[in-house]
Amino acid sequence: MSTGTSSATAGTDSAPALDIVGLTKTFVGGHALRDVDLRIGAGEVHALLGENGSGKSTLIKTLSGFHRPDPGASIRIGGEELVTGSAASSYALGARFVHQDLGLVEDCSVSDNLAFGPGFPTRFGTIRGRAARARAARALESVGVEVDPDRHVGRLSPAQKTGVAVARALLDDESSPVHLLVLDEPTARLPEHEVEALLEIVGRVSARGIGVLYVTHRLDEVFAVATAATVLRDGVRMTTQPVAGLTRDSLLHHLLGAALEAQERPPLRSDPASEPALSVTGLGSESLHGIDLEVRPGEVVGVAGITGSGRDSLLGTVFGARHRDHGEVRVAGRRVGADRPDRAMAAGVAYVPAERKLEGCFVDLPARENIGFGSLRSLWRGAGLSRRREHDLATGWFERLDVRPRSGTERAMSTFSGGNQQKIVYGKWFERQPVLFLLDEPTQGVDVGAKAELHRALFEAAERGAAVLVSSSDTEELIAVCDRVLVLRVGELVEELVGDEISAHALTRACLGIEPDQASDLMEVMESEGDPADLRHPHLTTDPPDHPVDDRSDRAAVGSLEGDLR
Ligand SMILES: Nc1ncnc2c1ncn2[C@@H]1O[C@H](COP(=O)(O)OP(=O)(O)OP(=O)(O)O)[C@@H](O)[C@H]1O
Repeated sequence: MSTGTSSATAGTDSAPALDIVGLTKTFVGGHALRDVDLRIGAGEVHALLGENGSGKSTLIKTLSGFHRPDPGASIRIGGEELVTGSAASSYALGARFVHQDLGLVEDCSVSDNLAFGPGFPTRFGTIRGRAARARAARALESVGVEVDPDRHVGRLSPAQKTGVAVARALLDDESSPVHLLVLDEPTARLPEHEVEALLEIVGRVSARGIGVLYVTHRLDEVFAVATAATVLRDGVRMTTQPVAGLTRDSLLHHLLGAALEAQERPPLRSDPASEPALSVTGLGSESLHGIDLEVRPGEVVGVAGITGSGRDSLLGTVFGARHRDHGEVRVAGRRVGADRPDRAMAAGVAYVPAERKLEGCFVDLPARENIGFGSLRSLWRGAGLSRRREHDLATGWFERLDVRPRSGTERAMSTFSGGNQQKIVYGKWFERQPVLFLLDEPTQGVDVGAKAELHRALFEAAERGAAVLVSSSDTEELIAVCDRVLVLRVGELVEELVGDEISAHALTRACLGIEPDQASDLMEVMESEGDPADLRHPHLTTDPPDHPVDDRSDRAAVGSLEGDLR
């Protein structure tokens, strides 16, 4: 189905960077894309949005030659017809991709990373290091990334790493022109204060006449960087519009078929006199130094910190998935030894890691088994597992968390979209009714509607008395869900923000180590740009949209989402 303008780009003489007509892709089990048209002009930044499972990755993978679409589609890149299913054709026509997993070798220098693809310049069989560095420096400069080519990639900030990946993607632009750059959720792993640097890089790329397909779940970025936006829902293109004609509400309506409005965090249920569900004293590791913290039943406590602060290792270390050198961890008063995730689980801890595919699930096994793994004891009947019970359990969580497709409990995890995988991982842990949730980047890659559902499930768990420790690079998320936020810098816990003190200003100031009395400049800049706290946690309403919308999609799915959220 096609609605809205057929192209948001007009008046350009050059061939469009991308011109897709009638793209359909069917997997066993249904359509991932249905008759999608998409046109991106040279130099246009085009945002692609859609709920989890709406078909964004399938579209990208079709462009890269990984998937062969159903017969009848036409895909032109830079005016030339793509040989579908051929990665070589995609590359030759000038399509380049930067995926969420950037594919950089962290232990090697920037310059080496930029040479791995095209090869190192050599003379008489010897690598010319200086020439490699000079080439790397030019490539970095062309996208506005200021890093030393000799620096190890592992020491770069997330935005710098993404910049290096973009520079690598465009490396041979001079010899073989690049027409299209596809960025798949480039800011999903970036802390708030690094997003702007990445958006500047995108601006530079488009200024070179390269069309950019920018996939994101973050609505603010659409307005900051894109000139046009396309929304997919259940594999169908709902609309393509110039961004200038969109509002946040209208975009949400296209995405979900209903408006979103602010939802307050339920009042804190924890009793300050209760025994802590989690008590950590003197925790030390390679990246953490003398961490003391407590989380009480019913509390949602956040952890904030920039790259290198230790934020991304704290929860794994508490759980025992990462090594700790010293310190004590107690769960509901019970000591949990170092490197013993099994003991932590037995004590009632649930851990959702940031690296979902590597650490959070078994990608080749069915969703049913992935959910069942968390509760093997209760599923055991006689001499074996009760498959029927496992099926009922999985079906229950699929309904509760609106995992799509609903009938997919037997499908391998790898066939679910990223957001739906995350929901399945949550289902596994929720079933255990933990006393303590440790959540690393809990809604990374999750769409706005699903995010609201997961947050709501968390609030319910907290109301039932669970303690929650959330580590997130998403400031908006910390503001929306936390009663307190602990701020880490260089491995130490340096500040605590409580209740109304939690704001984007305060979090940025504390994470960067700016003293409150020196923060006026920062405040001025942020006030002029708006505070993400204004975008509090959304939930659905049935308010009519503020504009006419072509909305022939699956209303039943939205209806059930509304039901869940009321
Ligand atoms: N290899 C596969 N086999 C079967 N179904 C698949 C496969 N890959 C994707 N799908 C299905 O196609 C649909 C679209 O998935 P896709 O990954 O493209 O969504 P998405 O919009 O990228 O989601 P997310 O935002 O969560 O990454 C989903 O229903 C998904 O389960």
